[in-house]
This record gives sequence, structure tokens and C-alpha cells, in this order.
Amino acid sequence: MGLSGISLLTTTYSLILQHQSLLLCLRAKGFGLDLKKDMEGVDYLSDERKKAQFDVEAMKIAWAGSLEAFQLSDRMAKLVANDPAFEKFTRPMLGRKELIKNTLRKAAHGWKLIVDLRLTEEEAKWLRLYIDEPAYTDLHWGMFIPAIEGQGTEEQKKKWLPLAKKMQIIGCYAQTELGHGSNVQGLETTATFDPQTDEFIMHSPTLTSSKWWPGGLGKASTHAVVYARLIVGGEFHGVHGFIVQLRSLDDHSPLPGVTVGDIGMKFGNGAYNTMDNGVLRFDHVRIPRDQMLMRVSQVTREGKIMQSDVPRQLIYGTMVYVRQTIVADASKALSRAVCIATRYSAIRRQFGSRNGGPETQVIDYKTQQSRLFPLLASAYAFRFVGEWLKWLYTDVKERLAANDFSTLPEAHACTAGLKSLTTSFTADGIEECRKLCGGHGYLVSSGLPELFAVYIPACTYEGDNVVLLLQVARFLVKTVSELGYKKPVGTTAYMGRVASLMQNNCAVQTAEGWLNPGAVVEAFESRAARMAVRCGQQLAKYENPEEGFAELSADLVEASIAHCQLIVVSKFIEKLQQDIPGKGVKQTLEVLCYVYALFLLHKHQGDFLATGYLTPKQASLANDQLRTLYSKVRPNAITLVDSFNYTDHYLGSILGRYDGNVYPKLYEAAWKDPLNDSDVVDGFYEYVQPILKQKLRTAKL
Ligand SMILES: CCCCC/C=C\C/C=C\C/C=C\C/C=C\C/C=C/C(=O)SCCNC(=O)CCNC(=O)[C@H](O)C(C)(C)COP(=O)(O)OP(=O)(O)OC[C@H]1O[C@@H](n2cnc3c(N)ncnc32)[C@H](O)[C@@H]1OP(=O)(O)O
Ligand SMILES: Cc1cc2nc3c(=O)[nH]c(=O)nc-3n(C[C@H](O)[C@H](O)[C@H](O)COP(=O)(O)OP(=O)(O)OC[C@H]3O[C@@H](n4cnc5c(N)ncnc54)[C@H](O)[C@@H]3O)c2cc1C
Repeated sequence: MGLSGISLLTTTYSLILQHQSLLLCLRAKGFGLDLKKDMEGVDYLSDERKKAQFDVEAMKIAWAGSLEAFQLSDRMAKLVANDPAFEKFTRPMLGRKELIKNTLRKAAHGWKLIVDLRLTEEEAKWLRLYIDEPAYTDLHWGMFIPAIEGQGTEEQKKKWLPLAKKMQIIGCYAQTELGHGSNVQGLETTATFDPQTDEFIMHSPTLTSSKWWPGGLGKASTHAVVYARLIVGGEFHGVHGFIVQLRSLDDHSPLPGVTVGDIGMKFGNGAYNTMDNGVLRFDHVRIPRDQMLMRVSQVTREGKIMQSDVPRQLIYGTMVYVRQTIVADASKALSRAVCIATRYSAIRRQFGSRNGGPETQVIDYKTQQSRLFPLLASAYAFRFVGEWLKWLYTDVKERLAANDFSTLPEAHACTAGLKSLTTSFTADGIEECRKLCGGHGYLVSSGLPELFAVYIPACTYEGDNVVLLLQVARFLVKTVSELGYKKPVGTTAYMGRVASLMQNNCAVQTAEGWLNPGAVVEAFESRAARMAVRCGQQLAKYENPEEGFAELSADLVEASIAHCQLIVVSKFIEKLQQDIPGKGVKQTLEVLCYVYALFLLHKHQGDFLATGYLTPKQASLANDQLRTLYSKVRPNAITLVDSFNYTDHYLGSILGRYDGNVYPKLYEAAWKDPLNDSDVVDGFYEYVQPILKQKLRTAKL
């Protein structure tokens, strides 16, 4: 068969796929094309779904947090999925300008729905999540408004919040500069008070002081909360936030003295390029004095600095809030990737066929299970720790409102540490899911490349993950150094039992012995306590503590990871102590909890062995138990990912389709690629044909 034969065959097949729901067997001799009978509307995963040992509807509620939360999220997911305005499959093929315009259109359509349907703020949040396209609205609602809420005075909130909440102004969070991101105290933008005019003069004195990265700044925002060095009477008084108008509210042109634009393309096709991360410079731009956010410090008309009794660290409060939301988002991104990889692993078959029978589903290979099921368990673990962190944040917020600042350091350490732990694991987990899907995982239509590209900056934004773990380390070192006279509370309460945690060793004697929450928690507590104490002992050898901290920072990061993993494990176990209704739901979650804990124990067994808490035999028993647990997860795997309740629209993946109808849909999608609009590629006559027709002068070639 020649080229035209192949082309005829493929075009015919593509037409059948497009216009028929019943696809009949198509056989192309000599081309290995043997597409089995395929019915649209058939659930190819129904046999898997019949294996479930728990009530899926009840698990959906356990995942969502409550029946109300489930219903709300389900309603918003369907609203988006059924609205053609939110189509996203062409996104990776759009050029940057089209991409941004498309995102602006979707954001406008989303806002119209919010207004027309009178959605609550909670509903609107879920709507934006399911629209699934990073946009300026994320920063407007996620950082600009929270910054004003957290750092503004009552008067300032009264003035700015109604404007922002009605979207009569659009704001972003402009902290990072070209020269400084992690080191906030090193920012160079200045806000100099002019007592003559009662104004601040915003200025970018150097190239490196240019604001660089803020999402929504590049093209959309009219305003920003700008972080700058406060200078009053020629003296520096720390970094503070200022509300600055950047663009005209009439024609959106930059105001005098403001230079603003987009910083350019980022990693991946589509992906985070829907966001207009921006650059901003000020040339002596004047703003009224009352546009400095003044909850923490005030500048009076006379140019006096007044400190309220609120701690200075509250200026960093927006980051605490966003880090907490990022932990919740980690479980969403990881569960999404795991859902795709799990469904596809049940559809995909390789090897093992006997007498022409079906080959083995790749999900039945123990290696596949040992890579996939810990990710599945982690998605659940992150979901529950995210729920707990939300509670912790709400509690801190209420305390702050009542001028109780005692739990702020712990909230900072927990949000920083868990943000770091969950985003690093999720970024690696999405890439692992791509590999678990073999070659097809590399196709954009698998949904995984774009999910990965969108997700990985989470390891950097809202604080580089290593920098954040070093903050946890400072908190741990301080806790250890105060043990003699201050009782540790909250997530460090276990340090109060440091003597026994240092002395007692693991008592587990059998693989079954590891199915004991007490044994698991004690193992993680002992490892974390021993690593933190060891760092403390090492630090004590240095005369200069800062020098010691810098020298030991790699070990300190490992101690912080051990502490954060302990938090996730114990919050999962605490969750299971609650009433969780539904047949088999709690038992299935218990299996996942042990998978999560024993997988970590196996992966980090070096720590557990080196600290002397475990013997090699006990570590090996944990691994034996892990294998048994994988067999328990196997029958429930598909329904555990169904319990995330993701629509096919949100998943955005042919491999992860609910009905498992993967191959015909992959085939169909290939023919929709613009390259296949014509049989002869554009450029053939200019660049390919001349080569084919060339008359070679050197006979040897
Ligand atoms: C396919 C489509 C997918 C669609 C997806 C759709 C939607 C997405 C949804 C949501 C989007 C979510 C996010 C949006 C994305 C990106 C937004 C990104 C925004 C940003 O990145 S904003 C910039 C963030 N920048 C940082 O995080 C900087 C990191 N640096 C710092 O935080 C600090 O400078 C530091 C490193 C922690 C401290 O440095 P240091 O110089 O030592 O500190 P000091 O300033 O001297 O203070 C030390 C003192 O303060 C305590 N401290 C520090 N931070 C805090 C805090 N946050 N809260 C409370 N206390 C804090 C610290 O403990 C010290 O206390 P002491 O008692 O020891 O003195
Ligand atoms: C997609 C995206 C969106 C963003 N959105 C915003 C936004 O809306 N608003 C905003 O203000 N900013 C935003 N940012 C900026 C972001 O917050 C910073 O990039 C982030 O805080 C990291 O800072 P940095 O770039 O200065 O990294 P750097 O600090 O320069 O990090 C470089 C390397 O140095 C290491 N390092 C740095 N300090 C230390 C240390 N003390 N000890 C050991 N190692 C160290 C880091 O681990 C890293 O490996 C965004 C960034 C991205 C990628």
C-alpha cells in the first residue's frame, strides 16, 4: 500500500471515529492496525469498579470533607464541565497572545457566572479551580485581597475591599524583585515619606529593584500591593506593603512614572503561560500616605513611626495564608495525576498472555504498584493534612484578631514546612505518574505534561522549598534549645518526651506488628526527635551559631523533613480516630495510612537505622508489610481514584477518562492535530522535495 493508501485508510478511520458511536473492527493488512471492536458509552473499567470493597459515595464525602462540601464542589465541577466556554484542549497549541486573550475571556465568563448566579465566595473559589487555567484572578482573590485583609487597618479595609471584591479594581502581590526573592529584607524598592505633601514616593533605584514575577501584574492589574523599604526622615524602617495604582481605570494605560509589562514565556506549552507574570518599575511615583498598609506600623502626618502591638512578622501573614492553600492544592494536583495513572494502568496490558488470552494489566505488576500506590496514599495523606492545616490557620487568624500572637511561630513553621514537603513530593509524583503511563504519558493529550509544567513552580513560589525548610529548622533548633525550661506544645509536643524517644527502641517483631498506629507514630517521633537533637548537639560545637547553622544546613533540612513527615503521618492517624461513615471507608483509609507511613519508613530507612531506632530486621519487616498492603489496595484502586469525583473536563486526560475508552480516543485526537490537516506537510516543496530530488555529485554517498 502506498502513501495515498495509508492516507485514505486513516482519513476513513478518523471519519468513523467522529461520526459513529459504534466502531467496528478495522483491519489493515501489513500495518499491524488491529483495532478491536469498540463501543462508545461502554465502561471499560466496570469490572474494576465491581471489585470495590467500600462505599464509593461515602468515600467521596470523606475526601470532600463533608456532604455539603461534596455537593458544592460537585455542582461547580459540572457547571464548568458543561459549559463550552471553558474548553481547554487546544490550550497547548495556542500562541502567547491568543493564550492570554483566551484566559481573559474565560475569566470574564467566570465572573459573569459568579455575578449572574450569585455564587458565594466559596462557590466562586471552586468555580475558578475547575476552570483550571492559571489567571490574574488567582492573585487578585488569593493574595491582593488577603494582603489588605491581613495588613490593612479597618478604615483601609472599608475603602479597598468593596472595590476589589466587586472587581472594580484588579490587584496583584508585588513583592519579588529581579535581584531578591527569598530575602525579603533585601528588597530595594523604596517608599520615602514626603512630609510636605503627605505622600510616599515609590521608586525603583536600580535595575535589580525592578519588581519581577508577580502574577497578574504583566497585563491585567490596575493596582498592586507593593512591598518596599519604608524610609522616613532619611531612615530605613523595614519592609512594608503599599497599595499602588498602576494603570488607568479608563483605558488601562500605565500611569505616569510606571513602567510595566510581562516577563515572557515560561516552562511548557499552555501551562503557566496563561498567567501574565510581570515586571514593574517606579520613577518617583507619588501615592497618598494612607495607602501604606498600616495594621503593623503607622506613619503619622508628622512623619512619626508608631508601632501597634501586632508583631512585625504579620507583614508576612499573606504568605502564611497562601502556603496553607498551596498544601490543599497539592492534594488536588497529586490526586489528579494519580487518577490518570491508575485508570490507565488498569487499561494498559503488557506481556503475560498465555494461549492468546489477554495480557497482564500493568497495574498488576508489583513494581507498578510500589510506584503508584504510595502516590495514591500520599494524595489522601495530603488531603487530610491540608484539612488540618486549614483548621490551624483559622485558629491562628481568630487568635490574631484577639491580639493573641502566641501560635504564630508554629503556624509559620507548619505552613512553610508542609508547603515545602507536599509541593516537592507532588512535583516528583506527577512526573512519576507520567512514567507510569509509559510512552503515552508523554503526549499532551495525557494531561500530564501540562499538569507538571503548571505545578512545578509551586516548589519555588511562595518561598523556595529549601529556604522554607530552613525556617522550620530554626523553629526546631529553638524548640530543642528551650527544652530545659519551656514545655513544647502543638506539633512539637513530642519533643517533651525527648528522653524516652532517645532511649527506647522499636519493639516491632513481626510484619503484622507494623499495623499499629502507636508503633508507627513512635517510630516517626523518635526519628524526628533524634535528628533534631543531633543537629542541636552539632550546633553547640560552634562559637558562632549562625556559622554553625550555615555549615549544618543540609542536615538541618533533613531534620525538618523528618519533622514534617511526622506531622503528615500523625494527622492521617488522627483523622482515622474520627467517625468516618460508610461501609468499608475507614478500613480502606487505614490501609492507605499504613501504606503512606511504611512507604516513607522504607524510603528513609537510612534515617531510622542511623538514629539507632530500628534494626535492619525491623526495617525489612516494614517492607514485607508494605507488599501485603499493596495487595489490599489493588481491588480498590480504581474506586479510590473515582472517589476524587473529578470530571473528565477537569482531568483533561485521554488516559484518565472515566470510561477507560483510551485507544480510540487517542487515535481520534491524533487526527485532530493541525499537522494532520493535510497529507503533504507545509514546507515539503521548499525543504524536503529538493533533498529527495537532488543529484548527488559524490558517488560514494
Ligand atoms: C492546569 C491548570 C492548573 C490551574 C491552577 C489554578 C489555580 C491555582 C490556584 C492558586 C494559586 C496559588 C498560588 C498562586 C501562584 C503563585 C503566587 C506566588 C506568589 C509569591 O511567590 S509571593 C512571594 C513569596 N515570597 C516568599 O515566599 C519569600 C520567602 N522568604 C520569606 O518568607 C522570608 O524572608 C524568610 C526567608 C522566611 C525570612 O527571612 P529572614 O531574613 O531570616 O527573616 P526576617 O525577615 O528577619 O524575619 C525572621 C523572623 O520572622 C519569622 N517569620 C518569617 N516568615 C514568617 C511568616 N511568614 N510568618 C510569621 N513569622 C515569620 C521568622 O520565624 C523569624 O522569627 P524569629 O522569632 O526567629 O525572629
Ligand atoms: C510561577 C511563579 C509565580 C510567582 N508569583 C509571584 C507573585 O505573584 N508575587 C511575587 O512577589 N513573587 C512571585 N514569584 C516569585 C517567587 O516568590 C520567588 O521566585 C521565590 O520566593 C524564590 O525566590 P528567588 O527567585 O529569589 O530564589 P533564590 O532565593 O534566588 O533561590 C535560588 C537558589 O538559592 C537557594 N537559596 C536561596 N537562599 C538560600 C539560603 N538562605 N540558604 C540556602 N539556599 C538558599 C535556593 O534554595 C535556590 O536553590 C513567583 C515565582 C514563580 C516561579
